Amino acid sequence: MDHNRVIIFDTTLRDGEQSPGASMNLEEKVRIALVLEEMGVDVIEAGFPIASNGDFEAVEAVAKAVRNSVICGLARATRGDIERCAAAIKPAASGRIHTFLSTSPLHMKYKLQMEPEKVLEKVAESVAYARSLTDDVEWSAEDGSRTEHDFLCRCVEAAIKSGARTINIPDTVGYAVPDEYAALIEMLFNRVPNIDKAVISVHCHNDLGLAVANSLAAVGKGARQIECTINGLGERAGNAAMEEIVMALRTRPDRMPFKTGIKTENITKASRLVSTITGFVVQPNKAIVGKNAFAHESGIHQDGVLKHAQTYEIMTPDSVGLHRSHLVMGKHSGRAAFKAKLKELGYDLGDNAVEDAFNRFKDLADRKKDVFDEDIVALVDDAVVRGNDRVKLISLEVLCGTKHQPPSAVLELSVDGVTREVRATGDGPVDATFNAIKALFPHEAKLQLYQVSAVTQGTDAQAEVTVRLEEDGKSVNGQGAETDTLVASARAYVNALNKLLVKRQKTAPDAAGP
Ligand SMILES: CC(=O)SCCNC(=O)CCNC(=O)[C@H](O)C(C)(C)COP(=O)(O)OP(=O)(O)OC[C@H]1O[C@@H](n2cnc3c(N)ncnc32)[C@H](O)[C@@H]1OP(=O)(O)O
Ligand SMILES: CC(C)C(=O)C(=O)O
Ligand SMILES: [Mg+2]
Repeated sequence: MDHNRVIIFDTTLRDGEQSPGASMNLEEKVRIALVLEEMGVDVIEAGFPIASNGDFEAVEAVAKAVRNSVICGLARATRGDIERCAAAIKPAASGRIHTFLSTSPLHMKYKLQMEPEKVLEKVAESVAYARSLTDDVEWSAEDGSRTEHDFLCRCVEAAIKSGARTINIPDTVGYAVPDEYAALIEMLFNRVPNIDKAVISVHCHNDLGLAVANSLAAVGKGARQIECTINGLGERAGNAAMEEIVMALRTRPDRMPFKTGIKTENITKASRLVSTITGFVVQPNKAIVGKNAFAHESGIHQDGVLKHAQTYEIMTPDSVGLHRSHLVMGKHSGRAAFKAKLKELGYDLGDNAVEDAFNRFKDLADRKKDVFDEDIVALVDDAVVRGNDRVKLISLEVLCGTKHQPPSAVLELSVDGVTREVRATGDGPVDATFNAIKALFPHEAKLQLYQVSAVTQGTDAQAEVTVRLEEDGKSVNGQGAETDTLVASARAYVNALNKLLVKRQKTAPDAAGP
């Protein structure tokens, strides 16, 4: 491989999913994995197979669906974890076992309660066992950035000797700063005798906002794999954001002459999909994928951009797949323009789905003056997340305001094809709506999050609602988008309920009823 090629290892489906509340179901993981494959991600870490049957099945399903990226699963340094991981990645065209063990004094003493020599022994043993099950093995020194150098060198040497092809040095708690982290990588290249037999990887967390800077600094010293996530999703403050790493490398080859295989034009689509599925809204000023990343509001900037875009734009919106479209959509648009628009936005839908989306688009255009690209994305994503739902929203009427106290909702739901109606009251219109859903479909799940954001500007903008429900320690996110915030709220709640039913079906097949 080209010496300057950097391997992109995406862990949105594993470390990204460790963000509290970002759990994804099997279908959602497969959808994201296919988009990652399409964008040219080299390695997709699809999950932690020992964690649950659901995680095992999701890794296995991703391994079956994806052909052009390596599919990786995580495993602790135990035979059980490694065997489960090997079984989950078995259907992959190329599979990888990623096994890890903490090496810092703090983690070894308090978390693992193991002496360093025992840890070293386990590193060699676990990597060798993983290698007996597959050729492609990655070993991570958890909390590597806080590990004593001599000990880290011994562990890395032992892991390579036992057959690891990739050695990852995580900054697990986001403690490192760029020059220190770069020096750590350089130190390993200088001191570990067999280092040339492995690819050195970095995995940085963003607790101090330095994950991307640390990753790039390490690449400057010889690391050739970066572990990252879409939108920087991940444990606590998240992981290094893939879109920032890839665009930094693409935009500044003069300072960082390294290449990735990422088709950057797919970045916006991947970011929106991950945001829709997890319910984690991207902050407007987020680099590369925030709503404002390419927006110019102030007069002097607008003047400059109109005269010559590069005055204030260091990347083109097109380069990240953000198109300034020539197709303006409205109530007079027909199917041909709509299909062309869907294609432009990166959707490849079957005829029935296109017809369904077109009808919803026409409905929306009747209610909303300007239909923006973001509206169409929200509308299509909204239809896709509904899939084969058992519970469907048929109608909703809400009475609220100063003259209608307490607010009340009349709601019609279809459950397994049977439609029923109920009236319920609540502290507010949303509460009344959710109470009506609970009356028709009784359940114990607790509402953990209710979040509304506007898809575009204006009072006629579509509301995008996320509802998170929790039951028996498991949480699911539901989404809904509509110009009517209450209808969007009901759709989001019903969507979350449907996901909960799928989850229940998997854990206790006989108990999936209301
Ligand atoms: C830095 C990271 O991101 S690491 C990945 C973190 N991700 C996750 O933890 C998500 C999935 N995790 C899970 O579902 C569960 O924690 C499981 C299934 C892995 C384990 O569950 P449990 O058996 O109940 O163990 P629990 O979570 O309470 O504790 C973890 C155990 O693993 C041990 N452990 C932690 N890391 C490792 C490792 N790399 N190798 C071997 N053992 C390890 C801990 O010392 C602890 O052991 P102990 O129970 O003997 O004290
Ligand atoms: C499991 C490892 C790679 C990890 O996620 C970390 O150390 O942050
Ligand atoms: Mg991590």
